[in-house]
Amino acid sequence: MSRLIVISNRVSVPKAAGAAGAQGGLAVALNSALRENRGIWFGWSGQETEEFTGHLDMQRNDGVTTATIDLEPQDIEEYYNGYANRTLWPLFHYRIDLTEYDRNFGEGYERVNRRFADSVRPLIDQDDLIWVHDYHLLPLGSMLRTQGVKNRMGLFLHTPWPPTRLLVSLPFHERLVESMLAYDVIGFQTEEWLGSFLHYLEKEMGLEISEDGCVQYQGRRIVAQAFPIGIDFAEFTQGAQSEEAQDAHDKLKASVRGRKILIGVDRLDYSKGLGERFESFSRFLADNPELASKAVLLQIAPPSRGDVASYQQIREDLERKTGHINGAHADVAFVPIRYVNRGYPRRQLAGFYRAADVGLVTPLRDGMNLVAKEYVAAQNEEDPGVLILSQFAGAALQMEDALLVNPHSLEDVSETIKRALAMPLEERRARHDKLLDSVRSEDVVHWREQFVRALHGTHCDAI
Ligand SMILES: O=P(O)(O)OC[C@H]1O[C@H](O[C@H]2O[C@H](CO)[C@@H](O)[C@H](O)[C@H]2O)[C@H](O)[C@@H](O)[C@@H]1O
Ligand SMILES: O=c1ccn([C@@H]2O[C@H](COP(=O)(O)OP(=O)(O)O)[C@@H](O)[C@H]2O)c(=O)[nH]1
Repeated sequence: MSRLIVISNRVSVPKAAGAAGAQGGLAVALNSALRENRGIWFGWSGQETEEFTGHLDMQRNDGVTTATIDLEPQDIEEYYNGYANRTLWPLFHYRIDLTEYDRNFGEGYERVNRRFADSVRPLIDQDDLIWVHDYHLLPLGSMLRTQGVKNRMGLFLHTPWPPTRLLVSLPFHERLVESMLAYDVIGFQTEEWLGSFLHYLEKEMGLEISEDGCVQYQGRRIVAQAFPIGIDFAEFTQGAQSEEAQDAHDKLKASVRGRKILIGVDRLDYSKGLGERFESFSRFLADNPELASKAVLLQIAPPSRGDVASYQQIREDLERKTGHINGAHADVAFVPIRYVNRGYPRRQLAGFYRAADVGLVTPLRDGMNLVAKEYVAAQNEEDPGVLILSQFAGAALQMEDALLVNPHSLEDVSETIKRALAMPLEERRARHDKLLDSVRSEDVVHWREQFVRALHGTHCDAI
C-alpha cells in the first residue's frame, strides 16, 4: 500500500480538535482517513511566527503523524483571511457581492502555496500518493510539478465550484484553473460542481472532455470526478453511545420541559443561512401561535474566521435578530431561540442531535454538510427525528428522503417545520431508514477508498 501525504491548509490534531470542539468537517474527515493509513498530514499549524523559517514540527498523535509550519502575520492576512476567505470562499459560495479582489491577496496566496511546496517537498518519497485539499491550495500541485515532483497527485475541493459566468469575474481565473490541471485527479463533492468545472474547461479553455471525465492537457491525462464525502459512521455512532452523549441528551431534554426541540449546528458562516433560518422560525412562531410555546430552536454556532469583516457582520446581524425574535415571542418562562456561540465536542453534539425532534440544516450553499449526516446517524431508530435539509447543500443529492427546502423561502421552511413536527412515527421511520442506509454505506471510509483508487488509477489511459 502506498503511503499517503495529505496536505491541507490547517492541520487539526485529534487532541487539540477535541478540546476546541468545533473543527469543521474537513478536519474530522481527514483525521479518520489518516488514522487508518500510514502517512503524513502536512499543513499550517494555525500559529504565527515573526519570520518564516520553513521549520517543520513533526508530531505523532492518536495514530496520525503531522508535519506543520508556522506562517507570518502577513501570510495569514493575505492568504488565509485574504485570498482564501475574502476572495475564493465567497465566490465559490456564489456570493459575488462579498467577494473582494486585492492584488496583495493574490500575491500572498501564491507566496504561501510556494512555502507549502518548499516545506513539504523533502517529505515526499518516490511512491507516495499526494492528496491536496481545498481552495486554499489550488496551485500547490503545479508548484510541486515545477520542482520535479512526478508522483500521482490529487486535489479534492470541499466547497462548491461556481458556475462559469461567476468564476470569470475573478481576475486571473485562467491562471488559477490552469494550475489545477497539474493534478492527476480532481475531485468534487457533487456532480453539480463537477459539471460547472468541466463547463469551464470546455468553454473557457476549449478542452475536450471524454464521457467519463478525462481531459488531456499538455501531454498529461487528468480525471475529474465527484466523490461525495461522508462521516466516520463507526466512530460517530460509537461516540453517540457514550456516557458523555447520554448526559448531554438528558440535560437538554430536561431543560426544555416537554417542548419539541429543533437543532442547528453550524460554524458562524454566512453560507450556512442562519439569518434566514431564524427568520423562518420566527415566521413559524407567528403563523402557528398554538405551537409557539411548544418548540425551541437550539442553534449552536461556534465563531469562525473572525478577522474577516463579513464574518463579524453576520455575527452582529444574528445577535440583533435573535434579540428581536426572542423579544417578540418569549414569555417569562420561555425563550424560543437558544443561540450558543461556542463549539462542543462531537460526543456531546451526538447527544444533542438525538434529543432533537428536528434537525434544521438550511445552508444557502454548502459543499457537502456533514452535520446533516451526523444528525441522521445519531437518531434513535425506533423514534427518529426529522431532517429538514436545504436543496443547496451538497448532501441533498444523497439525502432525498429528508424534507428538502428552499432556505430563501421563509414560507417553505416555516411550513416544513410544521410538517416535520406533526410527522407520524411510521413516516419518520421510513424516511430515517433510507437516510441511515446511505449515511452508513457512503461513509468517510468509502470516500477515501474511492479517491485513493482514482489516485492510483489508470482510468484515463485509454484516451
Ligand atoms: O478551517 P476553517 O477556516 O475554520 O473552516 C472549517 C472548514 O470549512 C469548510 O468545510 C467544508 O468541508 C466539509 C467537509 O468536506 C463540507 O461538508 C463543508 O460543506 C465544507 O464547507 C472548508 O472547506 C474547510 O477547508 C475548512 O477546514
Ligand atoms: O460545536 C461544534 C460544531 C461543529 N462541529 C463539527 O464540525 C463539522 C462541521 O462540518 P460541516 O461539513 O457540516 O461544515 P463545515 O464547518 O465544514 O463547513 C461537523 O463534523 C461537526 O460535528 C463540532 O465538532 N463541534
